[in-house]
Amino acid sequence: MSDKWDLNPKEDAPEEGSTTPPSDDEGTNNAANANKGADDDGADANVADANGADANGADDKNANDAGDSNGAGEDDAGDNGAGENIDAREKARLHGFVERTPYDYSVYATGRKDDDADREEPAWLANAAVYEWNDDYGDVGPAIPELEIELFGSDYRMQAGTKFDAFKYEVTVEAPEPVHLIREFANAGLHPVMLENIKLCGYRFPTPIQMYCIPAILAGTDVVGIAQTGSGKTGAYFIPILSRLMGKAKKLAAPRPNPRTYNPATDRVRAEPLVLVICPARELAVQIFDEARRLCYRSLLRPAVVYGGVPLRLQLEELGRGCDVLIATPGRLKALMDKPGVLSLNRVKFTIIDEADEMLQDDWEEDMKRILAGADVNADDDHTYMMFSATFPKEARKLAKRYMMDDHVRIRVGRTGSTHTNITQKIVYVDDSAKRQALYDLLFSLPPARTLIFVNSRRMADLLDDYLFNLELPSTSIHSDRTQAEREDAIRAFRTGQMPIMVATGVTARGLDIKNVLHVINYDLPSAAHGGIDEYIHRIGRTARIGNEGLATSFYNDRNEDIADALVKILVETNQDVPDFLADRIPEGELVFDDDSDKDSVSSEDTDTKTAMPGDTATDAAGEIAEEPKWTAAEEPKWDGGNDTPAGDEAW
Ligand SMILES: Nc1ncnc2c1ncn2[C@@H]1O[C@H](COP(=O)(O)OP(=O)(O)OP(=O)(O)O)[C@@H](O)[C@H]1O
Repeated sequence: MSDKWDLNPKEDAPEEGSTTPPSDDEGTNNAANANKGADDDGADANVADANGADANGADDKNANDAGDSNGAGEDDAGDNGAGENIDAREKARLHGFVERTPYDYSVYATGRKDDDADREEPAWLANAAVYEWNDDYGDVGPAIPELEIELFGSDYRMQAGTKFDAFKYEVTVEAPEPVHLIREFANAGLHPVMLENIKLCGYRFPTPIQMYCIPAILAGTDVVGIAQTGSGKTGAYFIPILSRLMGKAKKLAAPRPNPRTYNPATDRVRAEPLVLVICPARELAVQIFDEARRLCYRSLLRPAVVYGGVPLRLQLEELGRGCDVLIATPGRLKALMDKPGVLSLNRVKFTIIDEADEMLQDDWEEDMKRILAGADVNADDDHTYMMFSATFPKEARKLAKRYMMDDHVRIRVGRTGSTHTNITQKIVYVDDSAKRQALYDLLFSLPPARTLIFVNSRRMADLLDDYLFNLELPSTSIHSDRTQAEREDAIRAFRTGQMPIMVATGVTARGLDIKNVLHVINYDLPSAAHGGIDEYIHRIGRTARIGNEGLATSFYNDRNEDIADALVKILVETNQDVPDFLADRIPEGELVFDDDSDKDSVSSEDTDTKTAMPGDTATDAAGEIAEEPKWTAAEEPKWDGGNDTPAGDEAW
């Protein structure tokens, strides 16, 4: 037990095991789906989406939160009542947690807010404003100050930190021709509008994966990009692709109605995107869409996003205006492909599969076959395929080859499936029966901060959220049983700091990029059935992104033995403390990882492997000497009481 609670507790933090959540004997609050509010007016926790949204369909990543049984030892929530818990409340506020905010059930029940009679739909994230093309402008449109503030000025946008040494990994490039890395955006041959947008984004230097992907993609090859979580993979493909298209949009894009005179009754078109990005989760799709909205600013390229849970009607309307860059989850994409006259993939020049190892799993096979090789899909040589992820197990790499050209370029920053040292990883032994108490203690042993808690089942997410909420902590939760409106509300509340604690299943393990997530807690470690060590890597990667630092605490017990060896190797590789109870698993000699070698998937006899270390001033693979990138952070990560919401700012 000596390894428990060495998390630098605050001076007034409770002794080990001594903190008892203030009790409340007013009974239980076991609403099935734990959507809770201050009022007890009988709001149904599991309200069907009143806006005609289709059911939470199979277009989202369900794999890791499908299992509803967490087996023996799962706690039953509900012993902390729904009524006001004065002691707990005082304790939470004294500790610095923000006041919890009740949900507005009227939105779920009617789709209307009481104070907003005109609003008929929830504000779907998919409906966010995009820069609208207008033929009068030529290739580059004028700035739109309000949109510019919305896209680039939000206080909730991630800011790069200063700890970029953590990304100084050896980069392995396997390519038939040398890839000449770029060390500055300005020298990368990018379109002037793209350079402006990169500046507006605040990206000062390319990250290692961007240094190699930008030139490779500009050269027109298929690319597999593998790099650690939070290292800018989205930009690594969007920056070169959109830049390439910016000068050619007029020639390549399908005719599109003028937004100024658009009449849906007469002007609707079939959407014929040039770029298609497929990803496994709805919230991730929205996030990629946001990056596209920023990088397409002032260009002719119009981005759109489609995903399940949003009324189909709205997405048909959106596609009817035309789109050049389409981001989609597979289920909804397939549904739209099946509708006549709505969407055609015959113009697609770039298909990107984000979180590719996840998308190549059996669960997605049928959808992916249809999307990647359907009759309507552009099968010409000018169609480039790309795959990106932080993890890429061998089996997935073999499958990936099916879709890639033989001479594709493979770019790997560090070891496939590795993580970086900006994440401090703590493993704490906690029996299942003690987990809730341990969680409560843990939350109070550190300054309050944006905290993401992962569990392995939807039921556990509900129970735990209920438990925390009833202890007056500002928590919310997200999983695949929730309506999309609820999911989007949870993300908004978490992102803005309204609810700085979020309980989640694997549905948000991948890709989610939320500012100031300083602590990730694996309440349940992901066993093999829940994605295993790769899932662990993605989950902890929700903190310490893009040069920031963060903490990941995992509750371990004997039920997690199936990932113990892999976990210990990750800890050793990233110079983390290995707790006593796992010490006998530390391998002797050199660390050997199953996924280390790409030799099995090198696709061409001629493939040449080059390595270089971005950030060094040494001669790189192309023989150029470059300055070490100098990163400056707009701000340091901060322990902020869990809430950095600027007063009165309701952006996002
Ligand atoms: N060159 C850059 N400089 C500063 N910030 C950047 C740069 N490139 C990307 N970012 C920002 O870094 C954050 C992480 O990027 P992104 O989400 O693309 O990471 P990722 O590698 O795809 O992570 P994951 O594997 O978790 O999906 C985003 O907020 C993005 O806007």
